[in-house]
Amino acid sequence: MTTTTSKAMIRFEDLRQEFTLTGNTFTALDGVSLDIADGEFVTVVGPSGCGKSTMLNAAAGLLDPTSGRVMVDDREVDGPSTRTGVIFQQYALFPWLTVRKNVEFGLELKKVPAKERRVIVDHYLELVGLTRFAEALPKELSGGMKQRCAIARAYAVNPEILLMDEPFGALDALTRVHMQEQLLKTWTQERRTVMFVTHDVDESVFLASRVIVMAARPGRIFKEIKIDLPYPRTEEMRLSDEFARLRTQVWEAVYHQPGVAEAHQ
Ligand SMILES: Nc1ncnc2c1ncn2[C@@H]1O[C@H](COP(=O)(O)OP(=O)(O)OP(=O)(O)O)[C@@H](O)[C@H]1O
Repeated sequence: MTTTTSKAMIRFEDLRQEFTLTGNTFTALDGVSLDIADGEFVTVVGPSGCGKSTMLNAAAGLLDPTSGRVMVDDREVDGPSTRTGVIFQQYALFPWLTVRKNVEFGLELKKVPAKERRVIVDHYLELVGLTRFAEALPKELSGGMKQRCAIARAYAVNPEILLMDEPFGALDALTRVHMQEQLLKTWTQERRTVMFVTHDVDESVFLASRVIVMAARPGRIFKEIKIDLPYPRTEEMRLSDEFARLRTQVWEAVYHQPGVAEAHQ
C-alpha cells in the first residue's frame, strides 16, 4: 500500500528486510511504502512479529535494507542521525551518571552552554516527574523512573524526528496516561514528526492522527486508519463514542486479520 502526503519527512520506499538465521532467510518486511508528513504523529500497531520494530529500526538507520530504502527529508538513511531521537522500551542509561547528567549528556555533545543546559534539563526533569531524583543514579530508580529518565534524555536534545518503540510499555497505567498527555503537549507545541510503535490499541488511537496497522508473514502494511479527533486530546475524548468507534476499527484491523487468531491458538 502506498500513501503519499505533500511533504514527507520520513518516506519508506518499497522496503524489504530479510534476516538470515542459521542458514534460513526470513522476510521480516516486504514492500513497505509509507510517507509520514513533516509534523505528523503516526502510530504503528499490529500482531507480534509483523515487523513494527524492524520498520522503526530502518528509519533510525540501524539496519541495512535488503532492498528499497528509507528517506528522511529527501536523504537516504544510511546510519543514525542527530536529527532523529530514538526511544526503546528498555533504554540503557549510563549507570555511572546521575539522572541530571544522563539527561544533559546529548546537550553537552551538542555544545549547548551550561546555563542553557540547566534550564533545559530542569524543564524535562519536571515534565517526566523526576525533579526530586535529579542527583540519583539509575540503580536507585524503579524501572518506570528509568524509562522516564530515558524519555527526558531523548526530548532534551529536541530532535526533529522521534522514533518511539513501545516507550511507555513498562510504565504503570497512570504514569502511562500522564506520559501520553505530556507527549502530545510537547508535540503540539514543537511539532516534531513522530513514529510511535505500540501494542496498545487505545494508545494508538489516543495519540495519532493516523494509525498504521501491519500484518505478519511477511510484515507489511495492512491498513491505515485516519484519526479525525481534534487536538488537544482530552480525557473526555477517551470516553467518547467516537473514540470507541475508532478503537473498534483499529482492534478489528489488528486482531481480525486472516491468520492472527490461528497464530494464537
Ligand atoms: N536482527 C534480527 N535477526 C533475525 N531476525 C530478526 C531480527 N530482528 C527481527 N527479526 C525477526 O523479524 C520479525 C519481525 O520482528 P519485529 O521485532 O520487527 O516485530 P514486531 O512487530 O516489532 O514484534 P513485537 O510486537 O513482538 O515486538 C520477527 O520474526 C523477528 O524474529
